[in-house]
Amino acid sequence: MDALIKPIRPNKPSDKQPEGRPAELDPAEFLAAAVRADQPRPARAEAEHAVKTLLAYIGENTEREGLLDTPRRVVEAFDELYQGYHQCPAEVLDRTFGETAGYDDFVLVRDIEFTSQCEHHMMPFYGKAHIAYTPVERVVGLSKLARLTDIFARRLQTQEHLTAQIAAAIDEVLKPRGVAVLIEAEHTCMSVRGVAKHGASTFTSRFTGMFRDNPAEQARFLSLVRGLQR
Ligand SMILES: Nc1nc2c(ncn2[C@@H]2O[C@H](COP(=O)(O)OP(=O)(O)OP(=O)(O)O)[C@@H](O)[C@H]2O)c(=O)[nH]1
Ligand SMILES: [Zn+2]
Repeated sequence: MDALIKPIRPNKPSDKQPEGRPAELDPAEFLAAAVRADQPRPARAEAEHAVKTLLAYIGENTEREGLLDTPRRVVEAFDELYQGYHQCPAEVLDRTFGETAGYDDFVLVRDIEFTSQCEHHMMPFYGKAHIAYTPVERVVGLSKLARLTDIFARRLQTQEHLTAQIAAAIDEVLKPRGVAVLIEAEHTCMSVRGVAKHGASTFTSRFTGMFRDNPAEQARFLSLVRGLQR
């Protein structure tokens, strides 16, 4: 698959939506690792220097003992928080199982916790993803839906884009009869700064195939997510 080896931009603004339908995501945008191992990037020392500049910007003494290792720690934290750029969503969904005894209903994994970083402020947003898909013959390991969520969450995101990318990757790789993704999250850029509204939740959803075409399936998904919750 060509898309797996091409370097790609992590996110690009979607095209205008024709007639209210969601613009299709480019598979190259969500199936591959976003950064290739051989892609030129600034050296670690440059990244650490940038952190030192920010410390000086807020008025800190960058030479005081407590801050000496901070640039290194921050860059290491970035490596962890943004590891999704180096991971390949298509690979995670690659392993499927065919012995399903003719199972033909949807499979729902609910309450997948995640933390992502908002692309506007680089501050965390966190919450739960609920993912359902209706398999055709083969099913994917349940943990892989959580792994897929983490790959996209560990990149700079908007919640809408995260939701759409998860659905699009499952659609493209597993080719199921439909996918439903619902994400609920709290954005710290809205709670600890700016408008400062603690506890506000944002919900986003994406339905494809039978979930998009059949309101009864959407309703059943939503009632399983909501009805049996907590
Ligand atoms: N649609 C969407 N907006 C987001 C997301 N994360 C953060 N935002 C919003 O991005 C917007 C950026 O707005 P700007 O006016 O450019 O930036 P700002 O001056 O920092 O905005 P305030 O947060 O209102 O102070 C804010 O309204 C955020 O709440 C997200 O996942 N999806
Ligand atoms: Zn933000």
